[in-house]
Amino acid sequence: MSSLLEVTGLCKDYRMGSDSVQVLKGIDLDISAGTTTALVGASGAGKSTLLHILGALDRPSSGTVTYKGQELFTRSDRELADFRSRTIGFVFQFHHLLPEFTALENVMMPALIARRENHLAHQQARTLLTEVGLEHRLNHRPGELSGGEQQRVAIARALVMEPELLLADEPTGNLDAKTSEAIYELLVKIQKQTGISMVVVTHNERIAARMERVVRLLDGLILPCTTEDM
Ligand SMILES: Nc1ncnc2c1ncn2[C@@H]1O[C@H](COP(=O)(O)OP(=O)(O)OP(=O)(O)O)[C@@H](O)[C@H]1O
Repeated sequence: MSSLLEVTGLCKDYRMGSDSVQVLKGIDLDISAGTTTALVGASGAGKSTLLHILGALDRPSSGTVTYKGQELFTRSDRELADFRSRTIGFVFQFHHLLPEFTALENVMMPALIARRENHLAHQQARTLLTEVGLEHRLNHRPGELSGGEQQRVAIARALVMEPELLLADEPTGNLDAKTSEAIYELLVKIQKQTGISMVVVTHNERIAARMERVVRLLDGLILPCTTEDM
């Protein structure tokens, strides 16, 4: 399998006044194209920090990240923003949907911002919302949708630019167990259909076990044993 992301010696420090806190302490990680990975670990282990760096939302303090062999963080902020919008879809615990727009409009938004033609964006958003089981909720605003439905809209929105990589940070963190299962079923189905690569941060071991690989973080380091080794 070809390598998608290669992380080498990754460290991240945060400055807190005169102190510096090292959150990632030398991460080496290889993520192959077309695979699903769960990132697990105790609260504060550094999962979100690592996911944000993998998604080029934040820069490391040292170390390198390459995407398809090309170094990411030698690029300017503008180049990174362009890379993100072309390559990566994000799903967060809180969906960040725009409350005044309908489900359809929310999903169309990234495509319209990228200047895709209106009718194409419309068609694509409709198809994706149907795919996530919301064809009967196209014109509902987020406030008129359940938590699980809102997260489905967020997933459809993350996919509208046809990303190669989907990064999800506790995507079901505020949903009940049954709804969480359904959302993960949906993510696994989408992955199988599209071959998209997926990295998901979760606290839920049952859900993590549904991913092909489980990477465990402990206090800023990756534990040597992952499911790949078993
Ligand atoms: N901007 C920041 N400034 C200072 N410290 C930060 C910042 N962001 C995160 N941290 C610290 O870095 C550590 C790791 O945070 P991170 O959010 O990556 O952990 P996590 O494993 O995702 O935790 P959780 O499961 O609780 O979300 C925490 O101790 C946190 O307080």
